[in-house]
Amino acid sequence: MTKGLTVSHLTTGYGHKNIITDLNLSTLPKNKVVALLGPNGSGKSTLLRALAGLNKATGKIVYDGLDFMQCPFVERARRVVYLPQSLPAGVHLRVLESVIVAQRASNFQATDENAILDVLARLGITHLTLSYLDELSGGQKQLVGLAQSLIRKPDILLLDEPLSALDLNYQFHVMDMVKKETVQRDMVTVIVVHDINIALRHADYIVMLKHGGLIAEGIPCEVITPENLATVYGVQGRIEYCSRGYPQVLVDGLI
Ligand SMILES: Nc1ncnc2c1ncn2[C@@H]1O[C@H](COP(=O)(O)OP(=O)(O)OP(=O)(O)O)[C@@H](O)[C@H]1O
Repeated sequence: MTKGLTVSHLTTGYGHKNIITDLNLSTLPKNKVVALLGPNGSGKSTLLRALAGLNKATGKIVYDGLDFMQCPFVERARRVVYLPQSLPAGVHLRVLESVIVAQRASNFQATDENAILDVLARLGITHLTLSYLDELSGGQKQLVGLAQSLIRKPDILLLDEPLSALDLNYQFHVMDMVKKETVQRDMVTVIVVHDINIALRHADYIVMLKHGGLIAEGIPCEVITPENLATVYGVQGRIEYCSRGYPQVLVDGLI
């Protein structure tokens, strides 16, 4: 039995329009953070939504021998959490209430306030516990969305641009936390990011898409190459190592 999430011959889209056709990925491993990269409109959100069962799809999505295409939606929803790019607007709930709702919705768990306060503390947002969702900044909402996702204790965590509104400190903090949670909970985590250097620094594995097709997958230094940057983003980039030994992408310009 494969240890992780396997995607084969996946076709998905909207209405009659296919965005992704016959996509095959190697097994996305447990305990690892997978960064999903690609230009705007390349199908990253569409892929995450298909993995979560929110878009119609054909093909096979198998997790530890369980075929998601065949299993009841409730079972799949219990195992897979998808955090969209933004939370629904106009929800007048306190942060604590919204995380309680997420916790109770998952597996019909009883409210465990200590676990909720713990996740808020680990995300550094204890001070927002009693704030209203619709009065938060964009970055604060993203952190609450993460709290709602983590409290559900999924097997597969799908995060769609969770860093886009976060400051530098929180970007690092969240990536460190997501990595720790991924290992501790033995999860498969797939995270969409646009910042190549974040992916290079924090991801264990990278999947790179363009026009709904797979360009490359593998460990970061094998996927983030000048050739792939040129193919996927149309930029002239190079990988340099900083004085502390971390690889970084420098972009010299457009091709
Ligand atoms: N609800 C929808 N109905 C029809 N087409 C859609 C819908 N959502 C997305 N698309 C189309 O699917 C394609 C892929 O969009 P998707 O949102 O998956 O891209 P993405 O890689 O996540 O982009 P971004 O980085 O800009 O968020 C785009 O051409 C987009 O126009």
